Amino acid sequence: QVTKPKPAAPYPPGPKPFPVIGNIGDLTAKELWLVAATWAKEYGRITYIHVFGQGLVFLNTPEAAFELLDKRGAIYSDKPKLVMAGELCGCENMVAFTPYGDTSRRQRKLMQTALGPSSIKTYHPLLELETKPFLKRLLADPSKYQDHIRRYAGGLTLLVVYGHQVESSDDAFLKLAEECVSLLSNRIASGGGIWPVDIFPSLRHIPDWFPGAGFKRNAAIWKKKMEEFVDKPYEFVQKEMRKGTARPSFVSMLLGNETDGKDDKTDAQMDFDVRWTANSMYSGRLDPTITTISHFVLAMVQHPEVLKRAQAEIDSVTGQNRLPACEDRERLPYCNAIFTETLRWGVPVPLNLPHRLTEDDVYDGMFIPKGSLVFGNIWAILRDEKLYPDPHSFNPERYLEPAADEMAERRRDPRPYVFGFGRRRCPGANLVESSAWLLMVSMIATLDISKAIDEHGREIEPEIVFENAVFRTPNPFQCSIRPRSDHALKVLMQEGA
Ligand code: HEM
Repeated sequence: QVTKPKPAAPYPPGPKPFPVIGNIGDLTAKELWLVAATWAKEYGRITYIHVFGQGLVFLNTPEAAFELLDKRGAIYSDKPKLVMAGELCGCENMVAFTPYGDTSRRQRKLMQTALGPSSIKTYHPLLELETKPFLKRLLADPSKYQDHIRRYAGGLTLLVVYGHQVESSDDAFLKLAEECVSLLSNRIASGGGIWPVDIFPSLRHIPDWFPGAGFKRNAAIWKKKMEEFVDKPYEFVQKEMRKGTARPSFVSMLLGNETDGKDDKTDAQMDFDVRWTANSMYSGRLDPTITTISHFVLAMVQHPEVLKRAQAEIDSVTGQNRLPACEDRERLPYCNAIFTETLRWGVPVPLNLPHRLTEDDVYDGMFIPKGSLVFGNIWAILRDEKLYPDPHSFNPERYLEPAADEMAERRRDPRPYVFGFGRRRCPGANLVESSAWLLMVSMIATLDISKAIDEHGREIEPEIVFENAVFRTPNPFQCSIRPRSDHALKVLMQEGA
């Protein structure tokens, strides 16, 4: 969309664009957050660039992000209309793609029901139950640690959302879901999800057989898969409910509660909302969870002293006779600091997900045109040395030292930034607090995580490569994951499941 500059107020600063094509040369598919951080240093709280007239805005400080994405949320909460991902690949009703309006509000309300603090407490026993099989699978084949995290998060989500118990890695729903999440993040949304057809929507009309129309042929195949991903597990719950054998789950609870005595229109709307919201909980969960736990593993590999201190803290609470549980949290301040620092240091979604501005706006004397895509620069905020001295170091101690005052204490907590902003803020934040935390402390309690050793007995430095454009997921790196001791292994094996 081409927007005309308003002469009254200047655009926010940014690298100089070329005529027509704008800043296309400044964009990179890999680690764009590093480039955006250099802009933040050069231009301050806000950066503006454009590509073929499409404005892209980066908000580089907490103040700018809160002021626009939160306080002015009424006009900063829409989503870009992505022709490829949305219309052609059939993802347009996933929560992260839904335009701001009645549907997105209804979807988020449903998520709030499933993922609000009081619901999360009811999942605690389930989380504790699923942790043990995860640790056993991890120890059986540690080199595939990312696959095990994927399987853990996927299996748990199928259970909580659809009441489907995954018995093995060959489970049909699990495989379908993994295939689709991988399609979504590695193909459909690779390169930030922007395809030529998103910039030139008329390309959607070129015939499928036309040279260069490969994207349309792919989209048709991917759309079919995505539809199966949305429909099959949902229809499974409906069938189980008709038979009276459905396990309690997000879907069965909502369908059971809400459809009684309503008219057909309400039922159809509920059916649509629950179907897509359930699917979004799966799609939204996987990548950031894998990313967060991978950064935790990396931090432990690089900081053996942190792991040792955390193990001692857990031992003092559990007496080494059991695995840690959710209710131990208050007695584990050092482990809590590791968790907080992992969220900050890992920055799983470094440039947030884009919000679309629906009205022209002026911020601090700068003009931001309607239709701009607005990115919260989470990376720049969490690497700001004024907020976090020595920001590139993994240092849990930073949260244990008293802050100058209450305001400073609040400002150094990464949570208000790491999960995004305003009316599109991550609905899974409460779940992460329980499930990722429990996974980390259980790993600390039972495992030694360190550098891998080569055939000459030398330590191998992990090689860290980022390829995903949206999530800061390190590619699997070499490391050693072993039982911490025979005793720890015995406790794990004794604990049933
Ligand atoms: C450490 C783990 C996680 C991190 C760091 C994270 C981060 C984020 C961020 C930055 C956004 C964009 C927010 C915005 O646009 O302002 C987001 C959106 C979203 N997240 Fe998460 N997330 C995590 C885990 C989860 C989990 C466990 C779920 C589901 C159970 C989930 C579901 C979603 C959904 C559905 C959206 C789209 C919300 C919308 O557009 O309205 N996320 N997340």
